[in-house]
Amino acid sequence: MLSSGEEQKADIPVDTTDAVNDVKPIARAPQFPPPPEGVSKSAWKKICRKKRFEETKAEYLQGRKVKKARARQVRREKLKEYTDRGEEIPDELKRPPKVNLNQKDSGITIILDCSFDELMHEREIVSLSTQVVRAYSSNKRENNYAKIKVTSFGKRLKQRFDNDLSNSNYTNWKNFEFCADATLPTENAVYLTADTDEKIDTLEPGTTYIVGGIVDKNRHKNLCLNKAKELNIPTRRLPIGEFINLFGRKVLTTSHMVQLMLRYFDNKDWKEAFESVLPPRKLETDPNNETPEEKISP
Ligand SMILES: C[S@@+](CC[C@H](N)C(=O)[O-])C[C@H]1O[C@@H](n2cnc3c(N)ncnc32)[C@H](O)[C@@H]1O
Repeated sequence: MLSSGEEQKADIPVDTTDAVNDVKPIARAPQFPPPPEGVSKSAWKKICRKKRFEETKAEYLQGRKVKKARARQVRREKLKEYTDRGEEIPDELKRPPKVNLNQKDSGITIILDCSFDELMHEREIVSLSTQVVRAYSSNKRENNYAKIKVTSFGKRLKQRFDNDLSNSNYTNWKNFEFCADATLPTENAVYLTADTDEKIDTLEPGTTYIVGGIVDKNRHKNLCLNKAKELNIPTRRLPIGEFINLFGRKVLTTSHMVQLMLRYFDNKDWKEAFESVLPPRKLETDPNNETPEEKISP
């Protein structure tokens, strides 16, 4: 099982805006010096980034710790205000139980394709590991669970789990399998990607949904689309624009993808799933209460 620290990390985030406003942002890093002779630009960038990460790691971790402590404090204070007034705690402040004993099997399998290790910066590997922990946490908490498999599990992601997250006991997680094998199924499988025009309408039990296990700030557009095409795996995007308006790009994180798919099985309702899983700052509220499709139709 996860340690209480890791469980905390996997918790559904509360609105911490007020709490973090006064945390000093880390200054923008200066440009890298020119590469020494014989070292390619990209290899040099990698070396510099790694060095910079090591140099700022302690500061970054400390900043994160402070932010989290403040967020916890703000939440405690908000809860206290409600209890002091004798009012019921609103849903958005409640944390769902860590384990849902009434779960049903959704019947789907989710693969997190983690074969993109070398395309990520050190911090992105850390972020991906946190997302894997979140995916596990969602899979324990949601009303419906899936069989989740992390493929191509190796290199820095595995090191991160073996070294920094060793107390998560990840090898024993229920309904969660880690394997070094890179093979992806081609039968009854769909590779989900924001880069295709074809949308997915329903999630079907018996199908394997593949999600890219990568944090790339969209540096590698079409990465998963091209991989799926090469492997002859059909691709689909989530029907985001059909149900909600999103601020910014329609590319979601790996952990949100998992949570959305599980939440979809509550009522097989995408709109409800999007609205309940995606952070409010991503959702554009529509004053006319029309769906985006109604808005653009003549
Ligand atoms: C942070 S994104 C990675 C983006 C990456 N550049 C790519 O080529 O997919 C993580 C993964 O979530 C899934 N994903 C994100 N947004 C999606 C969307 N709107 N529809 C379907 N899948 C999506 C994809 O599987 C994607 O690989």
